Amino acid sequence: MEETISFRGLEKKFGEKHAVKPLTAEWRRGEVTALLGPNGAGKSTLVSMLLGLRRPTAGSVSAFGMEPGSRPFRERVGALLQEAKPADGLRVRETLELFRALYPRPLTLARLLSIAGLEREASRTATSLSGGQRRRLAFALSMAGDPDLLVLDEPTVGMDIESRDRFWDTIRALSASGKTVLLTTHHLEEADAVADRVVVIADGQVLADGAPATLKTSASLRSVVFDAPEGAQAADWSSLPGVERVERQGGRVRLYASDTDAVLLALVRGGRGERNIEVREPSLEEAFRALTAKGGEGA
Ligand SMILES: Nc1ncnc2c1ncn2[C@@H]1O[C@H](COP(=O)(O)OP(=O)(O)OP(=O)(O)O)[C@@H](O)[C@H]1O
Repeated sequence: MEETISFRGLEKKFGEKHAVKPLTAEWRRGEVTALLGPNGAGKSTLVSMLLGLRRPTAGSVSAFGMEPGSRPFRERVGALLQEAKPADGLRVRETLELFRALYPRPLTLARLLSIAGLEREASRTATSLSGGQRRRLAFALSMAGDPDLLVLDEPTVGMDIESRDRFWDTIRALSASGKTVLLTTHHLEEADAVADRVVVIADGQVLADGAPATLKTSASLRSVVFDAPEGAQAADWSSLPGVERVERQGGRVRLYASDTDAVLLALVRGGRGERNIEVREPSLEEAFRALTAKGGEGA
């Protein structure tokens, strides 16, 4: 498969501050990657180096074998940055046409209006749009040249649920047609549902890089949840095989364990009368919390 992005020892310092610590990684065609991390982790700095907007302190970036910033690079890469603002005075249609004119094989105006979900707003001035509508317009602008690689910094900020659903549907369709997408987001559930690959970064350092399912099970524990029988105490479960943590909320108890099958068996054999037993996979949010808490300890 064709390699799209390649980072080699990529690093960025602002004075003494290491915004991105040396990073080597590659991305293949069609991958959707969510870059996750707390505020100030280094996500935007990484994205801006990928786009050629910031120069690395050391190391290199290439996309499709080209250095960022050149014209052929820009023809294949679409970008949406956090601070994207519409041009004053232009209508939605004119703004899209202006961007279309920059590319040799742009998407049609109708397609871009549909991506933005702004068909009915085509004649409005872009500055009169709501915050979420502006974000949708900015996303459509990043798609104007029908890019092979899309780099999106917090694309869903300000979007309502319906707009976010539409956005993620578009991302799924793009990936299915072989486009590569790298995006940052704070919506972990959505990232989990759509991304093939999740990269967790904190304090400029990559803490985890892999498929969401792998990351979840390696960073956090499965749990067994049930309704506690009358009069039972946390100590009744903390000594069960493999139980690492017991949490109780009202009548509901949650046991975290590496081997949830063994816990289930022990519950059934124990005969204490636990009801409505469920086994839960860790969520991406739990994995993210576990990873970034560990990263914080190490820092
Ligand atoms: N121009 C700059 N000068 C000095 N420090 C900077 C500059 N830009 C970013 N930084 C610092 O580099 C670190 C990484 O910032 P960055 O904006 O990349 O984080 P982020 O992960 O995108 O955060 P957020 O989720 O808040 O957008 C932060 O400590 C930030 O203060």
